[in-house]
Amino acid sequence: MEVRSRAPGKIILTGEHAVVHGSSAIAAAIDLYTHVLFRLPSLSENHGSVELELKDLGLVFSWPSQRLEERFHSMDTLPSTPQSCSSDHLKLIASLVEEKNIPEDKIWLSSGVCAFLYLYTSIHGYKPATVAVTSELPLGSGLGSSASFCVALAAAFLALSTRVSINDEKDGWLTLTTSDLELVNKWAFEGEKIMHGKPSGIDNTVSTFGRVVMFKSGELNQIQSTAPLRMLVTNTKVGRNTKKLVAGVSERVARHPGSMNAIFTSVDFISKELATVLETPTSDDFSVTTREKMIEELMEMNQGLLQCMGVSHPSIENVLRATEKYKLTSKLTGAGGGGCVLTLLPTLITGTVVDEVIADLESIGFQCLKVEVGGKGLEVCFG
Ligand SMILES: Nc1ncnc2c1ncn2[C@@H]1O[C@H](COP(=O)(O)OP(=O)(O)OP(=O)(O)O)[C@@H](O)[C@H]1O
Ligand SMILES: C[C@@](O)(CCO)CC(=O)[O-]
Ligand SMILES: [Mg+2]
Repeated sequence: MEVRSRAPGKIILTGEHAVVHGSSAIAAAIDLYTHVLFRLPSLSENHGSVELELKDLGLVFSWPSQRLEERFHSMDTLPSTPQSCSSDHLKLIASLVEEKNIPEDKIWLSSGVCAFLYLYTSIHGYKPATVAVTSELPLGSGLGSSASFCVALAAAFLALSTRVSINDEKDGWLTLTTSDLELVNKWAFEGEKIMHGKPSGIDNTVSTFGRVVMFKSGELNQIQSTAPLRMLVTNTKVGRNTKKLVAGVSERVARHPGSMNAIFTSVDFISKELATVLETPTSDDFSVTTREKMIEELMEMNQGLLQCMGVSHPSIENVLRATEKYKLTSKLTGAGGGGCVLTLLPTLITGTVVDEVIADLESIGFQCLKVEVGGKGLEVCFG
């Protein structure tokens, strides 16, 4: 039996980091995906191992099912509902990953491989399987690669372990029912916890459900944007680690609780105001240009507060300066510290100017991505 899944990456329009501390955030799916192909071998094909192939990196990890059974035998039976990985369980998983001697220059992969092993063994136990992963997303860059990785894995595993209900179908790709999406999202969140430490859940939620969402303390509200949002994504290509950046903000809260909580309150208002702007229909009294100027102002305010949180970076500032020359507004997206930056492309900007901006940014070593914002979420395809 086999199944394919694909889960989108995301951009955070406002509210990253503050959302970990209870503020609202607005995020949107983008049309860059993590793809998973999951196969349970027939008896004749049985190779007796659990295999993970990271195709983009040319790496294959394999664990004999018998070895997994030996190491996990003390663990309870398969959980019937999503459970957090206990510290003892994570130590067991980490030891199985350490055995693979991931090359030093790819050691950042270990958290993803741990999340894979946790999700697979929690949903399918130790039975032999082949899992192949490819991604259109830059990893570790603020576009939700870890979340889309966990969502696509959880969906594929659940699709072949229980009867999932289908809500819609297009070109062979199936959208799951809301209750099944919620189950996938809960499992993916457990995978994110292994990689992020203290995730808010916004990344896996928007990867699962897609579209544009407002997220606050686990609560999801779809935002019905009244006009398309065009964003240029610039990858500074400065590697960073979301878990460390999230921890760094928490440490700053411990040092400056009053001022940091005031910042989080401001971000909460910014996200709520952005939601209102996005959902307000354009009219004679509220033109597209007025709407876009308000979005830009909220982005600029959020960027300033992210600098106060200590998660900007000189490379991000360089993108801000480069796009300011064209009177465009930018802000970091995701955990910051490098990674990706959003630039709003107003409706009236010409393709020629956009090409000039891209050429300017790429001339200083950045990579630009044109993405569709607010598209579909997780989908699966059988056979
Ligand atoms: N396709 C993939 N294959 C293997 N591991 C992956 C894949 N995508 C993500 N990961 C794991 O997720 C980690 C990157 O997660 P991280 O949260 O730091 O960045 P991000 O999710 O891209 O950015 P952000 O969380 O700010 O949106 C990688 O180091 C790797 O361990
Ligand atoms: C930085 C953060 O707010 C978003 C990362 O994409 C972390 C989280 O919410 O889990
Ligand atoms: Mg992540």
